[in-house]
Amino acid sequence: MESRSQRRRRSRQLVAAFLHDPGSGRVYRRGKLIGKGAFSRCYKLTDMSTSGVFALKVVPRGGVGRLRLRGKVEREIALHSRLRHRNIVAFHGHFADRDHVYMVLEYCSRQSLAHVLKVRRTLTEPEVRYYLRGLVSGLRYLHQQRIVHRDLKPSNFFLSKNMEVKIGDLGLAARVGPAGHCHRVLCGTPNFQAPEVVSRNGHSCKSDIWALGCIMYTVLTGTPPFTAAPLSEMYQNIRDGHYPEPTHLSPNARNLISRLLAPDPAERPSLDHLLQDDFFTQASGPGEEGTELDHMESSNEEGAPLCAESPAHLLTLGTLQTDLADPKGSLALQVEVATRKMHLCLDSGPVAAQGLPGEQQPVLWAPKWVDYSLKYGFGYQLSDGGSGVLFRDGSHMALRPPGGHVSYQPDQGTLWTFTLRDIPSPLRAKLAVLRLFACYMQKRVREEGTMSMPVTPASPDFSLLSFVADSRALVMLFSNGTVQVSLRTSQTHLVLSGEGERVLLTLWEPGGPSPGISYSLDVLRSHGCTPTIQQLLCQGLYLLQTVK
Ligand SMILES: Nc1ncnc2c1ncn2[C@@H]1O[C@H](COP(=O)(O)OP(=O)(O)OP(=O)(O)O)[C@@H](O)[C@H]1O
Repeated sequence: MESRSQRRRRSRQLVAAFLHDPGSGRVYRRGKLIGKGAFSRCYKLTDMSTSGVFALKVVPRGGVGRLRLRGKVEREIALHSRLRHRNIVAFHGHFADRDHVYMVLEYCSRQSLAHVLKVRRTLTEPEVRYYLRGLVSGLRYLHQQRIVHRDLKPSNFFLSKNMEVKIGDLGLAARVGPAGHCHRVLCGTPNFQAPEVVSRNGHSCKSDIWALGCIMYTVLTGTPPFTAAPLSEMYQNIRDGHYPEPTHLSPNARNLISRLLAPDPAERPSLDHLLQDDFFTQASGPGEEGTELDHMESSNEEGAPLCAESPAHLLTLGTLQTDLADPKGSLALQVEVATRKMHLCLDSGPVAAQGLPGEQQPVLWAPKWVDYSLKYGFGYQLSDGGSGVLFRDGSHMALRPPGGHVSYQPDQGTLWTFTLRDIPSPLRAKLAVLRLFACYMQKRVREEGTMSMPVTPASPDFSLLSFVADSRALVMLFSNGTVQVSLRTSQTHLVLSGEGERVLLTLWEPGGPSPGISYSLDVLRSHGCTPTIQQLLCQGLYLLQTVK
């Protein structure tokens, strides 16, 4: 018979590098450890036959309290494995060996909303609308299955690579009984427990809605509505629905929070009515209908991708840096200006019900790029026929049409121009890289028949100031204030040009007109943004936040 210490040792054993699911016959390769929970560890996982990537949640079978834990895991598997919804982390399978129980889950490469909050502290109202729409959609499905989650919190809201929010961790989820309640246990994160839970009257679907109110308050203000110590005082505040009024939020946000945090569960809005609240109808995010990005991954736009997977990667003019450490003040300013511009569009109106009235306009942008940022730099081809490279050492070199002058900027304050013939010899290696990139990109443009409207050529001092990218998307910040968000894996680009009220948003998407369609801020205000536009803006904001 195995002793307790032997069992404990065994339960702490490393998870094997290769795992075999006897039920499905699949063999998986275990990847890096993503994180640890109170009872579990989570790894990246690759299916050896399909190369599909998953998250593997591993729960030890041994150890103290193993019977209770086994019951909990069994319940989690029984509930989670039957669920299928785009806003719920997908459950792909489960198996066990002598030491562990394994759950194969959808891999959410952007981690969770808690990770976003750690960097940002608070989110803006348009972003919150975006996330809440996905959460409401997932939660509505869960409640339709008569399941209450009971542990809704930012760390259980996972983010896929294209920023879709997915409810996960159903370890505390339970089925509701015929009366709409489940067992009268006190569980979940204390700050987010509803009055009826604190009073031991049991969880119902409305208790999850209370938690949504706590989450909305937390992500908008940076602190939960109920935090007081001692716990008894906090529980009293919860029962009374007594929390500090977030006066700096918009009246619509405050009003929705107070509806969600109604002490009487019957007074809280149902999920069906929630999205009709003024907070959502005044200006809203892409929500459940934002499917476009999911279906665009097959048409590869990338020239020669060498950029590493997440975390985000940064090159910026005039600073010798290739990572996120110590971004300089000018970068912070560029990021702030770009962020403001993106928010101006994102918060411009309700979600567009139909196509927007746009027009084709000449826009200076980068239809092609070559990402060799880990080796040489980042090259781009402009719609005026020019091209440039932002080098790893923070310098920038551009070839200007039609005469082929070369502009060189060792930093942001200095500009040298040369003809091709009299380029100084120390710069010849950089020129060779630039010409190589330019040739490659022009060939691709010709092959693909990419069209651009004739546009006024860029000025000699025009440059790419910064480029921020991860495995999914990239943001380019140009010296004339233009911001471009492009997806790596499809021909989808969004460009914001112009300033203030004259901001022009231009969108290129697969199947759309090849010169792109431009929309003024007035059009966005009167018709709203399409889900694709909103999703690209959120993706761009997400990347920019990583360099703040
Ligand atoms: N499907 C997933 N995709 C990507 N990362 C995940 C996924 N599921 C969990 N993680 C990450 O793995 C880590 C551990 O998650 P896990 O669910 O095991 O515990 P937890 O939720 O953090 O803690 P606890 O179980 O105590 O509530 C977390 O950092 C989480 O963000």
